Amino acid sequence: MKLEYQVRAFEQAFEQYDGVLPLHRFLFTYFKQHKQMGSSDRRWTTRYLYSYFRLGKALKKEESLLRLAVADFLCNQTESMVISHYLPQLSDQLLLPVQAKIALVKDAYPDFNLEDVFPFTAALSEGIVKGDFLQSFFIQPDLFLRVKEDQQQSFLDLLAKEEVEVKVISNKTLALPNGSKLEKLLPDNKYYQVQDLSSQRTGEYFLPKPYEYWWDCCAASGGKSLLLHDIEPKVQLLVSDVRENSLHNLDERFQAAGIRKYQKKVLDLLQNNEQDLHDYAFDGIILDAPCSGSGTWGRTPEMLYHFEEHKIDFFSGLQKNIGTRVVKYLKPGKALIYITCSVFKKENEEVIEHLLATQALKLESMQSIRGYNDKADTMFIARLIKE
Ligand SMILES: C[S@@+](CC[C@H](N)C(=O)[O-])C[C@H]1O[C@@H](n2cnc3c(N)ncnc32)[C@H](O)[C@@H]1O
Repeated sequence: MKLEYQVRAFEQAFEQYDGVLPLHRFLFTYFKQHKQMGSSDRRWTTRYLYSYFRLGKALKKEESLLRLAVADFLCNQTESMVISHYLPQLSDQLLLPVQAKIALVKDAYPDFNLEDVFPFTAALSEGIVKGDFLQSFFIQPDLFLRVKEDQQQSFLDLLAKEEVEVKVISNKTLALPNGSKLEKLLPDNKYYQVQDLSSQRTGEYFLPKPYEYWWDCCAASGGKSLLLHDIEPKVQLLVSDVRENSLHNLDERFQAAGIRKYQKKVLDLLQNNEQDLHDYAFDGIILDAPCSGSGTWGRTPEMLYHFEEHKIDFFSGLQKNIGTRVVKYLKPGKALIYITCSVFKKENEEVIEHLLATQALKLESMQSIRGYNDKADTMFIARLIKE
């Protein structure tokens, strides 16, 4: 395939993408509508788009195809026509570590500034190391599985047979290359869940006891509930979300995991839910809040390009509002677990400050769960106790 053809295919897809849908969903529909594109065309268009977005707003003054070449060089260890054409002097340096590649790009283009990749560093939460975090955008995150301990060996055997490069993170966690086709590799999903490493680590803060009654109030398709249940199978559970559809997915995942006893409600936590909840009192509430998702943009780099800063305030307001409304359903002495997959202080520490100032809560602990050095997401968690 000629360079001009690859470039045109990239440009056409780029022009049509407005950042509203996640890029992978847009591409799924786009390729369906452009049936003339063969598998190689689709692969290159996908690679170029993801590389391009990983550059965020860096080198904004340069021609877009040069920017694409720089991005593709930083993100990949294999050759491409764009790199060979626009950056022939760097095309034998593809195997260098990202840090060294960044230094080469800076030498060639002194205007290159890593902070332009993610132009919101002033808004970061405590403890996030700027340089490491920014650099991580050029490395594709892994696909993490949480597996039943006694099944791990059989999974490893299956993956070895298919020659999948798998890393054992712990006796419960495996890391696979992103894009691994799990439906084909591990079709029986009863004994594992796809769950990011940092998301798995949030479970260390839950500390449930047998027969306690917990509420996962933004449950979506149940990632945190499944984790909670894995930690303490005797926990009683209410799951809720404003989106009924995602609770259907939850039902399917619970069924696959063999969980049958749980309560479920569709609730909008921005409304008064007294009618549904008036006699409820929980031993634990997990509030995995709607957020900017900025700790997961290594997986959705299109956000580096399309995110609008004013949305941080929108999410912060939503989180404070929801947090304030759920506390009344917590028993005294029990824990509210506040989680986001955001790296922004306004969605993290600032929400906790607000809750401490307005509710009868005390802070037990809070921290960012930094995943950027482990090819994982970065999350935030706080454990608050009702007084
Ligand atoms: C970060 S996701 C939850 C992810 C889930 N806990 C997991 O582990 O997979 C946040 C969820 O909050 C829900 N949400 C957003 N606004 C809400 C509202 N006003 N009331 C209730 N849930 C809401 C969204 O539908 C979304 O499913």
